[in-house]
Amino acid sequence: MKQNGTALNTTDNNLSLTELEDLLGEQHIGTSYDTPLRADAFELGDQDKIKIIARHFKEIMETLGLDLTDDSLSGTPGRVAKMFVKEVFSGLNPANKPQITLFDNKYQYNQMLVEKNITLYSNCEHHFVPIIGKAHIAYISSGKVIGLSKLNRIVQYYAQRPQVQERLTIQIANELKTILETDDVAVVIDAVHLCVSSRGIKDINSSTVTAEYSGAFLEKATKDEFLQYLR
Ligand SMILES: Nc1nc2c(ncn2[C@@H]2O[C@H](COP(=O)(O)OP(=O)(O)OP(=O)(O)O)[C@@H](O)[C@H]2O)c(=O)[nH]1
Ligand SMILES: [Zn+2]
Repeated sequence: MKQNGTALNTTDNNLSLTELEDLLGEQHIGTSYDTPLRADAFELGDQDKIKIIARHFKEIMETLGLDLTDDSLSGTPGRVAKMFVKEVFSGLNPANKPQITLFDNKYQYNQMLVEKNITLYSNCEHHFVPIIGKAHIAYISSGKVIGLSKLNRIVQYYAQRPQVQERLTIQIANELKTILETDDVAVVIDAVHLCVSSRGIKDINSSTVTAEYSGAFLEKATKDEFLQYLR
């Protein structure tokens, strides 16, 4: 199960508890940048989770006064539960971690590579409403090159959890550092939080920018070059 910088097949949902725990060990569960998970987080399979969430969501809807015998509402609890487990919070399950393709840097490309404007959909862990934005990633190869789409997939995997933007930014950066075996990594996220724009203060103009720089990106010239590409 040792990953050596790569990860599991996204379609592999049948890991044993021990295998999941192995993976979590690699994700440094318990440190501040990790998603707080219960010790029994992986004891239930997806189908059981969907059943339980649907039951509870039905109760929420009924408590709100909705008539679940209505044909437009009756399928909603199951629909929401499936969406939570299989889509918007699927990044809580390490079995869904994207499989990463690495190549040797045979062509000796030694400048930074920037993948910018990566579409980001996440959900705020305080209100469970969407966070919508862009992620920008850069790294300098230490010998390995990553398949471009895998950068987008890593963003998506960590975004598909209940999140705060600060932690999401750090989780993406840490994953890249591990996979690419380098500290020369930068991640910037610019996102709108619907908990700020659609409710509460209802500010539709503000957005939140977070950044994580390490290695060479702590140096002004390298950071400035990266930021220049984002303009
Ligand atoms: N730091 C940080 N805060 C966030 C993020 N997403 C949402 N929040 C904030 O989390 C806070 C939760 O604060 P509370 O005062 O408990 O929640 P609330 O009463 O709904 O607050 P209001 O949104 O001001 O109405 C709010 O200020 C949100 O704007 C995030 O990614 N990072
Ligand atoms: Zn929120």
